Parts: sequence; C-alpha cells; structure tokens
Amino acid sequence: MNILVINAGSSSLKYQLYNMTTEDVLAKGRVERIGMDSSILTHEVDHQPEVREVSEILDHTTAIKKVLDMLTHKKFGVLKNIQDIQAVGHRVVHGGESFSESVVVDQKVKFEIRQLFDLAPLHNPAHMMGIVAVESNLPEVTQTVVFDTAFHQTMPSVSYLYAIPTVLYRKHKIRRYGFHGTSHDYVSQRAAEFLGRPLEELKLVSCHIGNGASCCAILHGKSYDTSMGMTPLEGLMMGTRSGDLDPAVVPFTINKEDLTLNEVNSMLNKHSGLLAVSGISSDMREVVEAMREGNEKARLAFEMYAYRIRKYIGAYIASMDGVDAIVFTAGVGENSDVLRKEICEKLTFFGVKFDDGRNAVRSSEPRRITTDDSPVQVLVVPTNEELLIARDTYKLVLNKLAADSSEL
Ligand SMILES: Nc1ncnc2c1ncn2[C@@H]1O[C@H](COP(=O)(O)OP(=O)(O)O)[C@@H](O)[C@H]1O
Ligand SMILES: CC(=O)OP(=O)(O)O
Ligand SMILES: [Mg+2]
Repeated sequence: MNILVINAGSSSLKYQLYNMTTEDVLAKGRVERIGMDSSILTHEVDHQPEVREVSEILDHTTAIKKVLDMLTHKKFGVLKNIQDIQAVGHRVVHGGESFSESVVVDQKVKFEIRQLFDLAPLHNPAHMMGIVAVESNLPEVTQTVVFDTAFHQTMPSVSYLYAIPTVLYRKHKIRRYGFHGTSHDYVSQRAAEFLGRPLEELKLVSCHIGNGASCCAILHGKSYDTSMGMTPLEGLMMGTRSGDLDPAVVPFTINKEDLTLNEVNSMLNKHSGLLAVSGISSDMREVVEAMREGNEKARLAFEMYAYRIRKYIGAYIASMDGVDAIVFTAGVGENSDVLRKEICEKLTFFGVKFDDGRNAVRSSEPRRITTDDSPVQVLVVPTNEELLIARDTYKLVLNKLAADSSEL
C-alpha cells in the first residue's frame, strides 16, 4: 500500500510517499513560497538527484496538483498513475480535547479541526487547506489526520490546567494541550531501543528543537508535562515565537504602543524569539554564524534560547523526580552541536557527563553525546514524524477496509 504523508504549512507543504509493505520512502519533497512569486518545488527520489522546479503556485490545491504530477512524472516519478496512492495522512497540529488518537477524515472531523483554528492560527488553517486540496485532486482517496496534541492527552490535570477560574476550562476548554506529540512519541521509542531498556521503565526529557520548539517530560512512555500550552506559543523561545512571558505584557504593550490585540498576537507569534532578539534571523544557523563573527545581539539570542531549554530540562527532572536520558531532536536539536554543548555542559549537577568529541559527530542515526559512565545519558535521535503518520494511516486504512468488507 502506498501512503502519501502531508505536512501543510501556511506557505509550504512537505510530503513523503511511503510503500508501507517495506516502510520505504519512495519519494519526498516540499513546496515552498505557496502564494508568493516564484514558488519552489523540491522533489527527491531515493538515490537520484533532486529536482527543483520554480513556477507560480498560487494555492494549496495547485501545490498538491504539482506534487501529484511530480510523483507520476515520466522521468522523476515513482508511480504509474495517481490511483496508486491508496491513502493520504496529514499532520494536524491542534486536535484539542476532541482527539486523543488519529482518525479517518469525515465531515465531523473537518468541522472539529475548523473549530480549533483560533488555537493554532499558524497551523490548523494550513492543514485544512491541505485536506481540501487533496479532496479536490484525489476525491476517492481515504484521508487521515494525526494530531500533535494526541500524545499529550495523558498529561495529568496538575500539568494541563492553568491556575485561572475553572469556569474557563469548563466553558471554553482553556487548558494546556502540548504539541510535537508525534515527534516526542517517536523519539522516546527510539531512545528506549537505543538504551536497550523498556520505555515503560524510563524517565525521559525529550527536546524537540526545530522552528517551533518544545520540551516534554515522558514518564514511563507517557507524556507527563510539556512546555507548549493551549497554543504552540508557550514555553521555549523559538525561531519567531516568544515562548513564556508574563501575560501582563500583553495589555501593557497594547496600551503603551497603541496596538490591537491581533497585532500583539502576531508580534508574539511571528516577530519575536530568535528573530527579534538577534535582529538577524529566525534561523539558528545564521544566528550562530553572526555570533561567531562577534555580533553581540546574536550571542544574547543564542544564550537566551539555550538557557530556556536548560531551565525546562531542570524543571522536568524535578517534576518526574529523576531522569534516565535527555533526548535532542528536530532541525536545531539534531544539527546544532554548539547549542547542545551550551545546554549540556551546565547540567553536571544532574549527573550529565558531556562528551565533546561525541557531540561533534554528525550522523543520521541515534547516538550518545555523554561519556559511557555518565549517570544520565544525553542522546541525539533524529525524528521521523512522517513515518509515525504513515504507520497510523496504514492501521486506520486496514481497519476501515476490514469494517467495509464485514458490512458487505
Ligand atoms: N546545522 C544546523 N544548525 C543549526 N540549526 C539548524 C541546522 N540545520 C537546520 N537548523 C534549524 O532547523 C530549523 C528547522 O527545523 P525543523 O525541525 O525542520 O522545523 P519545522 O519542522 O518547524 O519547519 C531551521 O529553522 C534551522 O534554524
Ligand atoms: C506545533 C509547532 O510549533 O509546529 P512547528 O514546529 O512545525 O511549527
Ligand atoms: Mg517540524
């Protein structure tokens, strides 16, 4: 069975096509700059050079059409025709309290995802565009959604409730949900395999440090606490998001700067974090480069970013009353050895014996960056949210086929 996994963002769309019998990735790629001039489609087939096509892609429907054209392209394609795609699995960031597991898309599911637009304004509207775009290009195909929030539905009320009047939770479901759950779930399983111990016995702190970033306390395989909250804005400092701040900053800024609520919301989501403090970029690579050239604002941004992660690691070790391993993953966590060093060299009190040489090694495999005798291990585990999405989709489609055939 061939399954197409889609992670649709507001101006981008990433895809991977899986053969689920072997779990091989047949092709993958991304469309960037959707709706802007000169969109870029990058398509990669195993062992073959990348294809880059620059053209005008005005919306997600056209983007999906281009992806399908590429997958069936005479030279670069891997499928004879698009009917060879049996199912499409989407990443959806916010599932609220409605979804604690992945589901097949139907009218009710689409309605629920729309209800959550306000809670993930950078993400859910884009995911819905992806779902609708697939519907119009592949009307017969089964679509599923896999939620970032689902893994965190195990959090106890002490970690998911805010200390505000409970009527707000009852009426509006204002609570902490957590995100990047598919990634935290995947890397915790891989970490347990790497350590050769059952996940159910482990206390882990997982740090998903990408464009968005979150830490998660994983107690015996289940999410116990996580740094993102009702929306993906809470917690760590991120590429363009502020992370934690005193809520009083919001009304104060509105008054002092004569801004609207929406403008402040946009400032905190799109114009804060690394970008705001460094004044250079939301991309950690560029911030590190500027820091090396002696830029003091870049250094401050880097140090604040690392400090926030270290604080959360400390908090989660306290919340679980111990830790066996700390795991780094996602774009920055997997690739930035300088950031990991900045964080881990100051965790000695907790029993982390950092190994500089191991930290500098580049690999796409899970690896250890502490010494062999370190009481607490630190691992780098490349994430693979797409594989978990494909696996969930595969299970749901097999269940659906079984249910459909028993009805006949
Ligand atoms: N070598 C590197 N050093 C530091 N940061 C990196 C490196 N490679 C990628 N990144 C960072 O990874 C981020 C993207 O991470 P990713 O997990 O792909 O995020 P997302 O899924 O949210 O788009 C980029 O913004 C970039 O800052
Ligand atoms: C939830 C979230 O922040 O996702 P991303 O890191 O993909 O922006
Ligand atoms: Mg990501």
